[in-house]
Amino acid sequence: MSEKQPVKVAVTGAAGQIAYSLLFRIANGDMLGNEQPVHLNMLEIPQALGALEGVCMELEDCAFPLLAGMDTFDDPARAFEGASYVLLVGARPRTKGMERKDLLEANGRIFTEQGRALNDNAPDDVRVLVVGNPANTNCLVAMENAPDIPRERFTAMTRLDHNRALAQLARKTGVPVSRITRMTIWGNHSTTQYPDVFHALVDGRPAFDAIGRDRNWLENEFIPTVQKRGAAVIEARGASSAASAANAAIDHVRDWALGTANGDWVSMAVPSDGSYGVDEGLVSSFPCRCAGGNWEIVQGLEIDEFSRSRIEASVAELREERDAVRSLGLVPA
Ligand SMILES: NC(=O)C1=CN([C@@H]2O[C@H](COP(=O)(O)OP(=O)(O)OC[C@H]3O[C@@H](n4cnc5c(N)ncnc54)[C@H](O)[C@@H]3O)[C@@H](O)[C@H]2O)C=CC1
Ligand SMILES: O=C([O-])CC(=O)C(=O)O
Repeated sequence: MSEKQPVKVAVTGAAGQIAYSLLFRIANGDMLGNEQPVHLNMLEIPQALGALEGVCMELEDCAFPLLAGMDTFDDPARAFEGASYVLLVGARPRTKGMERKDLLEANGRIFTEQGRALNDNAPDDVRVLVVGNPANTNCLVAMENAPDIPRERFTAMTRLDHNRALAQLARKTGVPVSRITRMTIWGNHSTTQYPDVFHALVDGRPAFDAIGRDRNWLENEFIPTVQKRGAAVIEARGASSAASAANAAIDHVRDWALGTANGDWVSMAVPSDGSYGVDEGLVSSFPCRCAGGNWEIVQGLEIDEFSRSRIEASVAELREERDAVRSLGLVPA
């Protein structure tokens, strides 16, 4: 066992399918490093606490050296006490034929309550990742209901889209994902998202050259494949992505906590400061670099007409979602 003090990590939706992969990865040290003990605070609705007991038994049976302790809760206020990292996963997933924003009302209410609970109970060093859909706007709801927590502590997950884009580009170019850098997802975690290869590098050279400047592939295969990958998995599996979503959550928090390497960047949905013309306060995906536990939007990228219109379309959807949660009374007007 390491000498370090355990860090508390709260995970909501702890008996759900994403958590069934996520909790084990966290306990294994994949998220905060293999010298950092963790204590898991797991939140569920009362009806799922029985199933959660089973998950706890399995966590125990793994005998993870870094798992210093675990507790289960059905009260967010108690679950968030002392938690340095809070992963808000618990929410209804969409099923076949739905768009993620169809979940806005049902899931948005969860994030009002959890935002308030974070505001009143989370420690000063809390960092929040929202995974539950629609992730960007749920994050906005939580953030707006937690006025005492600095806004930059709220992020939402577009890392799965980022990883999907890396995988598609690797498949097209025949170059391993490890040699592809500077991928960017802009906007919403939805079908309007814009996976942007124009700044990406494949083996150090521009990705657009590496794909043979094949605009047809880019516009008619790559972009739609990444945008619709979530639906494709639901169609094939009968349930939404779980292990890959958990993996992306691990990647997101690991890079935020421990830093991005070698000048590379990652995609994170973060509250906009107006960069790249994205309305201030919307939680939108940007290229981000992380160091010292903080993220920063990569500045100065050239955005051509094509990219600009794609980003604008996704931001327009985020605006609509923000207006919808405002009119539902989930965030202050
Ligand atoms: N941002 C992203 O890239 C992705 C997001 N997702 C989203 O993540 C969410 C969770 O997905 P799954 O784990 O597959 O769903 P799931 O239905 O298997 O699990 C969700 C769990 O959340 C619990 N839950 C519901 N309300 C809660 C509350 N108020 N507090 C605590 N727990 C609560 C449920 O009891 C359930 O056990 C869904 O909204 C899904 O759409 C899924 C994949 C990727
Ligand atoms: O598509 C869904 O509903 C689940 C999800 O967010 C994803 O897989 O990207």
